[in-house]
Amino acid sequence: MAQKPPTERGAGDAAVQKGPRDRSDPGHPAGTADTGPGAADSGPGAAGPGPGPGTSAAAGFSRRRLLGTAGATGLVLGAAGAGTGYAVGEAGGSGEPGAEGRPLSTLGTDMVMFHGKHQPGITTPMQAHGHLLAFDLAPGAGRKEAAALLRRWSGTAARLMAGEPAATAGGRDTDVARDAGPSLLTVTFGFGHSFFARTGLERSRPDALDPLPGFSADRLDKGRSNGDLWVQIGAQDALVAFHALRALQKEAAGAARVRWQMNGFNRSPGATARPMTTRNLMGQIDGTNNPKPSEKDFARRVFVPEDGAPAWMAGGSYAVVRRIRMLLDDWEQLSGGEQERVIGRRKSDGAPLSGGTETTDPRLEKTGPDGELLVPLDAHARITRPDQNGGAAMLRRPFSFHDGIDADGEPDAGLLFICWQADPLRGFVPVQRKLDRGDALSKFLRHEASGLFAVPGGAAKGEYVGQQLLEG
Ligand SMILES: C=CC1=C(C)c2cc3[nH]c(cc4nc(cc5[nH]c(cc1n2)c(C)c5CCC(=O)O)C(CCC(=O)O)=C4C)c(C)c3C=C
Ligand SMILES: [Fe+2]
Repeated sequence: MAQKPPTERGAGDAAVQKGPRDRSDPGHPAGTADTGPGAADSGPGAAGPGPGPGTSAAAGFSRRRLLGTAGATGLVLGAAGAGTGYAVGEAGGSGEPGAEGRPLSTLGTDMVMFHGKHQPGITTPMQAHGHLLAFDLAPGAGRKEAAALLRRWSGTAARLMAGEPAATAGGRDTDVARDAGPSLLTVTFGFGHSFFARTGLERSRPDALDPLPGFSADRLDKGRSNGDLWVQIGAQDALVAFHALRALQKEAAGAARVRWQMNGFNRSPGATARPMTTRNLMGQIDGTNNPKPSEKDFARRVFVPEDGAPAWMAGGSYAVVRRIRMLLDDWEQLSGGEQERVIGRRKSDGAPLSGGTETTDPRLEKTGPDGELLVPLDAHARITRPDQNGGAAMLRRPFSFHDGIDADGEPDAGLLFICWQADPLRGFVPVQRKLDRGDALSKFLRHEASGLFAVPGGAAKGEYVGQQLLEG
């Protein structure tokens, strides 16, 4: 069996563990794994060929090997077993001879379970492709229609994440993801503030969904902000991500309409020679000091506890979504040293300016020969630290975006900043307030859209996301 190369480091992801373990045991059905907030990880490759073209998903993915450690959202699996493999034959452009039957790449076989204690797409390693969509319920649609929609969506998400076709009653799969494996597809569902009035569920609305305060960096477009329902799709393959998007969008027909859509990306797995934290479009290593699932307060920071309120949010999390435009033409005018002082970390390797390596804790009080602080007082990485914000912390799991050139000829590019926390008032809000008061990075950013969504815990097998809210 081919050795699986190590993965990129993702949000909440430490490193890939490559000790394959057989998971074909029917005593461990998908969806019942409650593995705690361990690192969910997968790699750009997998241990064997996935299902070949036309191979039924049921056959192709019936024998699996666990490639990563168990994740909070379920297990990241790589398929191993039958099938002719996909993308077989001559290797195109890689310079490597493609042996008949040997997959060029095996990242397609990586899979996350839909069912579990938490929804997928929170601690799952960051994927290369993402779509964010907000929907508003259609005129006349209420709680009953919303419940039916969430049931349909959950069923489809579970099938697609397992590498199965989207075919629903009377519907036909589009074939867009045909030939591909699940490719670490995740689908995550959330509820916005407005959902509760639309469905007569005001009394179940969490206080944590109260609208975010305004910030001085805000230039918010209301049409691209908030929404009744939120869907996050991530996958290592663009076609797999699009396929899921289309299927879910079509299933919403009659019940909900797209309010806004944003598309993002991250580095492709395997692009770097060794596992690395990803970079953003400013060229910085971004994600270093994310809370790690191995840390004892990780679950407390990211997830609503089992006895938390409201009860339907147990095991859930709150997602703050911000479309943050980067003023790249201005940023790129700065020298390398100036850029580094804005963040307080080196661009080359992400190490703090006080020395060490990427993972060295910054020495905030350390000064240089000129007596100046090495990590400036307004450096982004200093200001955002939990110990500078009364312990406020969040799990950042963003996608970059690039939507072309705007009317001024400037790149419409930046970060789809997504952060996860048990309570936005102890995560995003205090940190953004602090950034507002004097962050060196802020003058290169513009917050153009904003959303806050309650993301319930994962659905048990046979249930759908949000069932406790909608039927409780
Ligand atoms: C309100 C929360 C935050 C916003 C908005 C935000 C925007 C933003 N950040 C970067 C780049 C980096 N951020 C880094 C660290 C960092 N940022 C936040 C919060 C927000 N960032 C936190 C909580 C942290 C971690 C602080 C810590 O615990 O030490 C870094 C340094 C490397 C890292 O730790 O990830 C970079 C780089 C951009 C480009 C951006 C908006 C576009
Ligand atoms: Fe940041």
